[in-house]
Amino acid sequence: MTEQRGRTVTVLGSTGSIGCSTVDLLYSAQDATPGRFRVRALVGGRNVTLLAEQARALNAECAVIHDESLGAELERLLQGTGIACAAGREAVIAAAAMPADWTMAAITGAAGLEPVLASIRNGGTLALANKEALVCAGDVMLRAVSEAGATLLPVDSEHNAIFQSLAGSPMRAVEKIVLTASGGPFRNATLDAMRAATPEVALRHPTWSMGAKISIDSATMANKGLEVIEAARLFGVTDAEIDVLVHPQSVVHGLVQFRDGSLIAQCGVADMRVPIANTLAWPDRMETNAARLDLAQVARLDFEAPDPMRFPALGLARQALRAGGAAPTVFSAANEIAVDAFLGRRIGFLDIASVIDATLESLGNNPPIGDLAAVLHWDARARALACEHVTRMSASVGASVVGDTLLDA
Ligand SMILES: NC(=O)C1=CN([C@@H]2O[C@H](COP(=O)(O)OP(=O)(O)OC[C@H]3O[C@@H](n4cnc5c(N)ncnc54)[C@H](OP(=O)(O)O)[C@@H]3O)[C@@H](O)[C@H]2O)C=CC1
Ligand SMILES: CC(=O)[C@@H](O)[C@H](O)COP(=O)(O)O
Ligand SMILES: [Mn+2]
Repeated sequence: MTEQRGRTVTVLGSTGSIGCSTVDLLYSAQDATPGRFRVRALVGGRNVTLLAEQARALNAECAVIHDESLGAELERLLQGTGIACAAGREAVIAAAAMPADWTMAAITGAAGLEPVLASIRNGGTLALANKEALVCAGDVMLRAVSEAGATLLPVDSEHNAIFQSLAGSPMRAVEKIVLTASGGPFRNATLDAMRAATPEVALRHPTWSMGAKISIDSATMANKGLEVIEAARLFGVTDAEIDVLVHPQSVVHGLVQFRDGSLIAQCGVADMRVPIANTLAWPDRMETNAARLDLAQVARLDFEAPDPMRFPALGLARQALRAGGAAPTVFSAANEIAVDAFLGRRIGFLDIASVIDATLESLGNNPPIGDLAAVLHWDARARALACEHVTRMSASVGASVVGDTLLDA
């Protein structure tokens, strides 16, 4: 415990769902063990009021807002506090580059990649929620971790569960790992209901409260696809060694099947403060206010195989993982464009997977990805291609498919 006193921490994406859970843990630690953590930088996207409030409450050294037009407002809100303020993309990367013992990476999408790489170069601990960064940059990011001697800890609930279940066992003892999936809001929906689904319905996750992008990813199961690729990269396993099991109660978060026949699982309530706390205190443990799991109340746990017909995004991610090269980068970038188009009612729900599929198809020869420049190039190329597919699909389906009627799936 003593070596963790005064650990410096930075939160990238502090105003989001994961960011707020992280800040909540820091508030609790501030009350229980003052001085255990010192906040170096807090980074937000647009929510300048919340960012300023967090920075004041945690007495952060600096607060950075991505949206440059909000820089003056941030200065005004933090006037007289002594907290340094900055705004814009370069300032976000500079904040991530400030040395910190522990950094939470919780910016959504590939936008988080360069801040993540800047943080890794400091050689501290990176708690990774931003799975898209690892999916799109793969080996480039892992090489940066090893060159900097940084520590990469998984925050994503399934991967953190597997990390906890491994408990330091060697990977040669592992037969396979199992990611659980809630099945999302359309677990029992018909294809017709899914075709007509509005953003409002798709955003209604049955068990977790999360940001918009990951909530739609859960509904299409592209989230589980991203997580299969994330798991392959984090644990050095192949597609064939990763199972996905639909588990609607979201009580068992991940499992490891060992070669001796033992199946070890990590369980808990659906509260991201638990895996975040695991990475914040690691290798120690810390208190959280999360509810305790009452198994008698849960009473039963169900498991079933995912349906590849209604959730093709999972299969597309597996194909991209097997293909390697730029395919995972393209999968993730196309998905970001498609989710954005669905939330903007330009395409229907089922078109999300179609946009990913068409973008992967139009990639042609699958080029290798050797450095950050190649990642950024193929990310941009995939976005441009995906936008063309969105335009084509929105012209052919018309607005009626994504109308305003709320359907109960
Ligand atoms: N939510 C969850 O339970 C889980 C999330 N994850 C992953 O964690 C990541 C974050 O998810 P979640 O917290 O739900 O998402 P949110 O949308 O709730 O939060 C995203 C955060 O990133 C900030 N942000 C957005 N764009 C930028 C940018 N360009 N530069 C700097 N900051 C930016 C937002 O700022 P602002 O709001 O101020 O605009 C916000 O603080 C995702 O990669 C997701 O897949 C993984 C497992 C579980
Ligand atoms: C909390 C978390 O880790 C999310 O990734 C969650 O797993 C999403 O739910 P799904 O299982 O429905 O994708
Ligand atoms: Mn997850």
